[in-house]
Amino acid sequence: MVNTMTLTWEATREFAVMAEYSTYGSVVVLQVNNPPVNSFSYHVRQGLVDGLEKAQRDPAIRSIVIMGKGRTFPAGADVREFGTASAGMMPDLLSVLAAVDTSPKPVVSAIHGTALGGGFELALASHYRLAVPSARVGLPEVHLGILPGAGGTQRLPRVVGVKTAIQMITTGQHIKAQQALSLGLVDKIVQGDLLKEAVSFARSIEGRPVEDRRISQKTVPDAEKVGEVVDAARKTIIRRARGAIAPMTCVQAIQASVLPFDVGMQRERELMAFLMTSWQAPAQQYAFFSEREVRRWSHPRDKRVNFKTAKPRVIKSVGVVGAGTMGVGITISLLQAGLKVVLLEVNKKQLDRGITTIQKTLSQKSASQRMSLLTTTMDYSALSDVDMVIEAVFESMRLKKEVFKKLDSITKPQAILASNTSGLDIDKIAAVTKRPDKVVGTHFFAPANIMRLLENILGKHTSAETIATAMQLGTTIGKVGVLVGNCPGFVGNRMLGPYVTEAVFLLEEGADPQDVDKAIEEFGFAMGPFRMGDLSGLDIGWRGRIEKGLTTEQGPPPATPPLYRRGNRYCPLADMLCMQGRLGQKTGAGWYRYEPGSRAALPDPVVQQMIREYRQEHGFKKRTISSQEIVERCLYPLINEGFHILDEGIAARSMDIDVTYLFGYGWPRHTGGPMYYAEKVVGLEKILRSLESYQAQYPDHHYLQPSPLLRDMVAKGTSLAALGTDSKL
Ligand SMILES: CC/C=C\CC(=O)SCCNC(=O)CCNC(=O)[C@H](O)C(C)(C)COP(=O)(O)OP(=O)(O)OC[C@H]1O[C@@H](n2cnc3c(N)ncnc32)[C@H](O)[C@@H]1OP(=O)(O)O
Repeated sequence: MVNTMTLTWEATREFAVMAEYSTYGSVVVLQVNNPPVNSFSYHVRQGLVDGLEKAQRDPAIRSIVIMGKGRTFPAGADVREFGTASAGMMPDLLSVLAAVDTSPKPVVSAIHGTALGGGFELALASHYRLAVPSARVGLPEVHLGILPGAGGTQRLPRVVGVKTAIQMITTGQHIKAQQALSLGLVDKIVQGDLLKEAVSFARSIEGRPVEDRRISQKTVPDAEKVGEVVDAARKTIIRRARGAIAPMTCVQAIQASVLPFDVGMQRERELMAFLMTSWQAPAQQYAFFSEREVRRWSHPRDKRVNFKTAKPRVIKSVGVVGAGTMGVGITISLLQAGLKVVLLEVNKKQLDRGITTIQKTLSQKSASQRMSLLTTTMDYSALSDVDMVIEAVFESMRLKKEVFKKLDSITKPQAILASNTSGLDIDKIAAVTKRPDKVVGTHFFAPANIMRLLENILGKHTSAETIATAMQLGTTIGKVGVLVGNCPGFVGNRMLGPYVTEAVFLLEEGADPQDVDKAIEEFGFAMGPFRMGDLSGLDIGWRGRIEKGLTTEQGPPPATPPLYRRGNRYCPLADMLCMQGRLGQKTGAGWYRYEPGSRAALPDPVVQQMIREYRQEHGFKKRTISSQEIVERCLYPLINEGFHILDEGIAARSMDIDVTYLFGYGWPRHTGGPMYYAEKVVGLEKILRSLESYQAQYPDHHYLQPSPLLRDMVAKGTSLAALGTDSKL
């Protein structure tokens, strides 16, 4: 513990302010006051220890209540402190919790908001736990690449058993007060004023012995089954973790809870140290903060485009044009957020299908209330009064221009017009309207009601107010909004281009689709490029290539060398599949084959034969390609494109790219995102040298040509953080 004699007055005052001490007769209430989430920074820890000691010294005090001021009970350790000197300063969280556990006077944790991580561990170290009905508790440390290292892996199983503890800790789920009560994690749910109720409860238990209330002194209820439970969990957890080490390490710590408490705590400490010093923990913590940091957006194009100054318009009603998969998903998201929606679809059958899907998807409980917010129509004039329209028609510039012309003439002049395009030029769309300042790209990801990413595209004339409105709408509907500039494919799909292109080149050289997918899935993606292509539909890319003039429905454009388009190397294998009607899962065949009603991708001898013949025809010699080469050849060109994007100012910061990939493309979170991975895990120099070496082998693969920015950064030793604006990271 810190020697209080050495403290300045200022510091002492700060401790007191961060854990306020007040007495209510025989009850002391310690209120943690460290907004926004009352995390356990050093001053909070010290304040709590001081408060507990003071309460022990005062003979008039017979019980202690710990609670949070403002919006929540402590939501855990202060993650920003990790790796800094303050994190190591005593008292650490373990000593705070030991002081609570061993207190001879009963300690009651009174929970509101979210008691998470170290916060919930504090509650578990207390002798009694109360919660308001809206409170949630949980141990989400696994999402930060660590484990509940303040006794959570030892105390939780002593209450709920090893099986439930594994489930809760490895998923990091938050559970509601009522469920916590039924699991025995909370003793009582209190209605009304929490402070009053907690003080009254504390008085009622004064004088009762605390020994049998200490969770640390209990035994694990399903201890004799621990081996069996861990074995059963292992397989699922390893598969779900996709390379992340924290989940299985959490299991190892939980397994030790059947040992005496002190031995288990020692094991927890060792495993925590292992995770804390791994490369994955900082990557996941970076992902956590980046998800929040992208809310502080700005763009180099215009200094008015900045979250600090730009004010959003109020959006109460939204028109959605198109009841296809995207339009329906967007509609569901808007309805779930309580917005009024007018859904327009000119095809009656499609509209009916869309309505059925919306009804089915909205949860039973709120379906009728949500559905009452929905108007459906086949008539554009129904959009005359909405505040914003999101167009979600087929990805064709001609069609989108037609729709925008109509929208411009029908909607009120101040309405914002957004296009859910996945890569078309937003300026060309805006140019057909008389309000280009109110035109913005809002790129949703399928399924739009589930996927968290919203890529918002700033056109040449998009106003700061319009961008602020699109970003605000994203927050309202629970999305992670990222602001990007306008270029073909924007950030996400533009970077996907080199990845998919290089993946197909690997087929020419000897890999099968399943080899590529396996290597990428072992890296941590939920799906490799070929399974993903089959899921999304191969015709989407094919139509895009046809629109760009790279291919035709009948094959290569006339007088085109088979393996080159516009001077660049081109592999037509995907086009060949589409020409055979193999469009992916929806047609039962694509890169793989699918049994009727099944989504399982089965290697298809027909495709293997097609690739073999193609190799023969074009003189490719099959060779064995290692997983490492597959990963590097697919991911390094994707990362390289990220450097081009930064160089051109399409993304303001590398974290905008990382968040795009984490939330829109299934990039494994434990690696932090493509740009973080490149810099902090692999190293920029190594990325550059690998690109150079592959480029020497494949001089006509233009995506392998290193970006000038990457070269420059390696030469100067610049960091990605130094390129960004407004970043705290
Ligand atoms: C020995 C080690 C023992 C234990 C380890 C731990 O306890 S690790 C921490 C475990 N706790 C968590 O993982 C909780 C993380 N936080 C959240 O899940 C959410 O923030 C929360 C608490 C549910 C609140 O969500 P809400 O949407 O209301 O707010 P938001 O997420 O935007 O957060 C507000 C700002 O608070 C910052 N913040 C949140 N949690 C922490 C934290 N644990 N440490 C530091 N900072 C935290 C967050 O970044 C936001 O900051 P801002 O500057 O406003 O972007």
